[in-house]
Amino acid sequence: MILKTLVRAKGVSSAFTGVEFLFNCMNVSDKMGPLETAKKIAAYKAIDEYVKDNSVIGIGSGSTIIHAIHRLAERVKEEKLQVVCIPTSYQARQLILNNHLTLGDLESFPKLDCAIDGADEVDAEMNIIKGGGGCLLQEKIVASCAKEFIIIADYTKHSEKLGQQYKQGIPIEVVPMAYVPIQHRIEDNYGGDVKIRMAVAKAGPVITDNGNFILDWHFPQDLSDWNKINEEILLMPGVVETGLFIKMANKAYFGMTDGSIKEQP
Ligand SMILES: O=C[C@H](O)[C@H](O)[C@H](O)COP(=O)(O)O
Repeated sequence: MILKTLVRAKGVSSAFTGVEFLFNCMNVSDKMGPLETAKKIAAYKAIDEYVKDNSVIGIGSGSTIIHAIHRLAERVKEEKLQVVCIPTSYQARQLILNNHLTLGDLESFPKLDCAIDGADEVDAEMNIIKGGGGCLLQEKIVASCAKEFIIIADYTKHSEKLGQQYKQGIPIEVVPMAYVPIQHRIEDNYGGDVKIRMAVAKAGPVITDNGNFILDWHFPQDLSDWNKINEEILLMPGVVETGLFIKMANKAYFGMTDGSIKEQP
């Protein structure tokens, strides 16, 4: 349907031309576009640097982690590595299973060697926003169990100050019955605008992997004491977890447009 509309809009006559047009619009051709390439090189670097034989690895969620899983599967097969993967979402679980990797859980493997995950934004002080895809709670639990927490991201995720790059707000996972009081409390205490995240292919709000709602807090740009703000929000009854990952990551790899990888710190 979208394709037909596009074809009509462009006044072209074949669906094939429409496909080409659609791919050009999305900057995705038969080759990988610069954004996807940037994700891939960051993901490959993290897997190559941090995954060792006989290790337990946390597998994050999102689009960048897909590249990491592909590289991990490649290495496990070629080097015959023994690696147990702990998922941070249903998506991660499916990726692990679909790529024939060994699935574990925190009951059997409470101590991880490393967790690798994407990010929505990373500032100069390693304050991180996560949860753009709604997966923050299990991601934070898994990261907290890992000796090292490694972020993989493309060049659009790097900023000096939170909010410079990522415009969707800070995701906050909440118990459904409490979402309106929490919305008011955050707006009253800090300002900004707190919106409940609505589903796209379902009527009503997004329901997380844990059966909760997600609030997206569009915060005022003058806020900066993220450690304190995070702790205060976590104390609000009904808040399950925030998408603020404050100084949890040991390393962030950003794939850049020129094919290089920026490391932080
Ligand atoms: O909820 C989603 C996760 O926190 C992702 O890791 C984050 O949104 C980054 O995802 P992506 O790799 O697609 O940019």
